[in-house]
Parts: sequence; structure tokens; C-alpha cells
Amino acid sequence: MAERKKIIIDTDPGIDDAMAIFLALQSPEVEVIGLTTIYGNVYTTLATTNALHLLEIAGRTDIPVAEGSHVTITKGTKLRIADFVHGTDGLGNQNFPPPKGKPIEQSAADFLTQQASLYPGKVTVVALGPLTNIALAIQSDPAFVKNIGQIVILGGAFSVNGNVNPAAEANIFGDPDAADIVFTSGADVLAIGINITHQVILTDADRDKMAKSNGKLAQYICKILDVYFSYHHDAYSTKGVYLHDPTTLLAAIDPLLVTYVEGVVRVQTMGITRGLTLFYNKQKRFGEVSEWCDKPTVKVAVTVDAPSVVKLVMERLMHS
Ligand SMILES: O=c1[nH]cnc2c1ncn2[C@@H]1O[C@H](CO)[C@@H](O)[C@H]1O
Repeated sequence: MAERKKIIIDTDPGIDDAMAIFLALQSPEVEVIGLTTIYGNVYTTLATTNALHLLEIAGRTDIPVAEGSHVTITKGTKLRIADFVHGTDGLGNQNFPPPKGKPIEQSAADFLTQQASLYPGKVTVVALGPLTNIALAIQSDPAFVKNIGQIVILGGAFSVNGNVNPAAEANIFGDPDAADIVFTSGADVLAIGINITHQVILTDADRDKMAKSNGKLAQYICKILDVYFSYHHDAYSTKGVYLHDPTTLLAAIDPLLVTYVEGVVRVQTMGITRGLTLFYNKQKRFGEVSEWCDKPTVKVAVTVDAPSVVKLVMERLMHS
């Protein structure tokens, strides 16, 4: 078998984060070498607690958890926390007992730079929350963008409306300055926006099938999914939930599940379109010197094999 891809999941668990983490642990193609935490669906402290809890549920307390930033890259403390999507505990208001484990001493950014330099070109970061930790890693170690294999981002709304407001998707809106640093860093970035993840829907019937299986992790996920389903029923007219984080995780494992285009992405950091991700396809050579010139390109997903993604998510959680 080919060498397993090393992945670090930067996460704000989060119901769909829990699904993605379990999915990664159930995926023979990858080796999860650490979780790093960030605010977004919950505050960072709770993200760390939930990450440790999820590893205990999965019996994988050997995997280190490094706590990330509590503030944005510009030291902003007015965070937008999506507890209305995931419940106040981030995990469907189940009030699980606190985990026994503790995070490691290293910060998320330090852990990221250290692992990337230990295994140059071999580590994939799957970034499921605002991009503060990744931007801090880029700023603190000039070698990071070369050392890191790929950064697969759940973030952005490319040519579609956002989910925070018509302009912005939640993870980019959480720290637009950090996102712009990551997109223009020169690292190998693959962005999975909500133009992709809104095509990947777990239906009520899919959930019932998972609930009836004997899979331990499927059972756990079905318990926490109620809150996520009711939010989607209220906010969208879909009969099911969007699989944002699991889709991103699977795109990191198997690039053939998505197709992408390459171009420059910049993030609006101010005004009513704060958090907007704008893709420049490089089809026109502009005469004027601007903030778009000489910026490295990134990959932006444009299609997804949604049935295969849903099937893989369900199968892997049910066989646990
Ligand atoms: O309406 C929303 N507002 C804020 N966050 C959301 C919303 N819908 C989903 N997410 C969360 O943000 C990420 C995708 O943008 C996902 O982690 C999802 O759970």
C-alpha cells in the first residue's frame, strides 16, 4: 500500500467537524498526526475540549491536540461564533462529560511549522475553521509555505452567495485578514467553497440509515446531528444537511472527487463585502499594476462528485 498521507486537521468542532475527524480516523489512506484548534463554531477553549473528547470517543488519545489562537490575526476579539448552527456546546447540546486529556504545550502555529519541517512536502493541513492558525504559521516561519504539502481549505463562496451574509462564507468571515495571507502565500492551496459543499447533502433518509447501523461512530454522529438538521430545516429549503467539513476532508484524501481551476484569490477585508472571496482567472492581462499582480495562484474547486462523497462518509462511519 502507498505511504499514508500525513494530515493535520485544523478544526472548530462543530458537528460537521466531528464527522470529518471521525471520517479521517476511519480512512486507511491517511494518518492523522494531530489536531489543531480554532474558534468558529465554538470558542477556541471549547474547540480544544471537543477535539480531545472526540479523540477519546474514537479511542485515539495517542493523537496530539494543539490549541490555537483565541483572537484573529489582527488581535480582534469580537468573534462570530456559530453556536446557533451547532448548539452551545458545539456538539448538538449533548453535554458530554469533560475529556480526561489535555492539549500539548505547543501552540497550533508552532505545531504546524514543526511538523511541516519534520516531514517536508508530506503534511497536508485540512483547515476547517477560520484561517488564523495557518496565517500565524506562515508569518512565524518563512519556510512553512515550502515545507507544507498542501493546505485544503473549507472556505469561501466562489460565484455564489455566502452563508453569513450574501458576501461572505463563515470561515473566511471569521478572519478575512488571515485568509488573504493564506491565499496569497504561495503555498499549495486547494479551496473548497460552499459553492461545492452546498451540493453535498446528507438527507433525513441517509441519517436514518446511519442510525440503524451498528457503527459506533455513526451512532454517535446521529445523536449530535439533530441540532444541525433543525438549523438547516429552518435556514435553507433543503431536506438534509450540508456536509461541509467531510467533503473537504475527502477532497484532501482523494483529489479525483473534485475538479478545480487555478487563479489568484484575494479576500475583501473591509466594508459590507468583508469576507468576500474573489477569484481572478488570469484570462485577461491587466495593464495597470494592482494588488492582483504577481500573486501566486491557488486551486479553487468547481465540481464535486457528490454521490461518491455522501456514500464514502456514510460507509466509513457505519463501519466503525
Ligand atoms: O449559516 C451559517 N452561519 C455560520 N456558520 C455556518 C452556517 N452554516 C454552516 N456554518 C458552518 O460554517 C462552515 C461552513 O461555512 C461549516 O463549519 C458550517 O458548520
